[in-house]
Amino acid sequence: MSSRDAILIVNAGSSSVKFQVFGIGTAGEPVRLIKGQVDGIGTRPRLRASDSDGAVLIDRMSTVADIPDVPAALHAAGDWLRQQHGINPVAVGHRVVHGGPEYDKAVLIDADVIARLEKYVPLAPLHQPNNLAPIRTIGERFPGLAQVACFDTAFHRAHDALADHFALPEHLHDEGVRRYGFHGLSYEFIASRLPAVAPDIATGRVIVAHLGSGASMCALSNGRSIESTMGFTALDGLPMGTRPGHLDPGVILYLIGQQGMSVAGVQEMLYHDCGLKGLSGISNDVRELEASTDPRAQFALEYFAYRISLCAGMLCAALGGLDAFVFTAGIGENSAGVRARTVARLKWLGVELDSAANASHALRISRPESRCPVYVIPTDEELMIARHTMTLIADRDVSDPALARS
Ligand SMILES: Nc1ncnc2c1ncn2[C@@H]1O[C@H](COP(=O)(O)OP(=O)(O)O)[C@@H](O)[C@H]1O
Ligand SMILES: CC(=O)OP(=O)(O)O
Ligand SMILES: [Mg+2]
Repeated sequence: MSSRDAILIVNAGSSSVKFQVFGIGTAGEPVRLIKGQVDGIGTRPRLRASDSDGAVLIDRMSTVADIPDVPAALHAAGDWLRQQHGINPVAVGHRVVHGGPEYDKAVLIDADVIARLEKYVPLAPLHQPNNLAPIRTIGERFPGLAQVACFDTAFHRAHDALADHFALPEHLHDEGVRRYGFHGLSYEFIASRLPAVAPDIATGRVIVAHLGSGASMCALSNGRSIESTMGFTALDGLPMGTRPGHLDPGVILYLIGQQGMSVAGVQEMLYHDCGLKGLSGISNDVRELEASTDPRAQFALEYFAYRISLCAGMLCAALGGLDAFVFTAGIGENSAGVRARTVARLKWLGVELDSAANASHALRISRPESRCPVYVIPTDEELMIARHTMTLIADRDVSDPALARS
């Protein structure tokens, strides 16, 4: 493959770096070539990648000394892509979780953008530092290479003032203390899929439940986000693997004021020890909870479904009704059990689950006579990042005659 037209997509998480290489198709659309990840960073680093047919290209364990952190993981993946596949990308697109009030779309990265994104590290401590580290590493190693930041918050930036306010003194809103919403790249991708997979409801009122390591729900009206369960940070809304979701702020005051916990200690607990892990005392992984006969595991799963159903009621109110419900992301796409528990609590919406369709992870898992259809649609945040990156690169090439000639 010519490296002239390859772009690299990086989605750096807390203990893994997911990467994908896309070529450019005949109609200018991204075409996936390689999909890989380095996981177990800090514990048992493992580089894996496959081609577009799923054939394994590499599966290599490393030592923590060789791959101690996220930048080192990216080095390893980049060296492998260059040496084994001759890939020198023309641009790199990154998932960046927090874009604050200023970014309502993807942006070409320069030193000023990095400095601005640094400000949001405290608002996304689990994600933002790992999103920015590869941007800096690549910038230092390949100073001329175009890099694009694609934000989880951008798709929600057009929310009405009613949706993006907390009932706090207004000066805090002016300073950026707002309900942003996250997982926007995933919701934007789902919105882009609806006309193809469910044309009847694509322009309607749709709730999308992105249930992964982080979990949130989004109200889509005519393909646009009007409300999200997440707020200022990715702690709000649904309970998650290790985060609590919706929480009375009085609990934080109690932990600091009465229990003597430090702010850092509370932050550590809220991001790492709560949610399904905290409730069950067993695991944050739905697969382990589903395999367990411990009543605490079953309670955690039922609690998860209960909170999803409560948030569905809230988003229904925001939409003024409901035309469809969509499950997506790791749990939403793979756990028939979580979907069944959730849909059972949405009966009041006129949802009738088709158990066989649900068990086989079919596209439509509600019965034909169900008043409100329910779908399972796989998300693809990386493809969404590739689309934004290609658009920005094409715009840059057009507006820069020197680049257009090169
Ligand atoms: N087959 C499965 N059954 C149930 N849950 C699953 C399955 N596969 C993945 N999951 C859940 O999906 C979660 C990860 O979702 P994912 O969207 O990949 O998260 P992220 O990309 O944010 O790390 C895991 O924590 C696990 O609980
Ligand atoms: C924003 C967020 O929670 O992301 P993730 O689900 O990848 O943790
Ligand atoms: Mg995710």
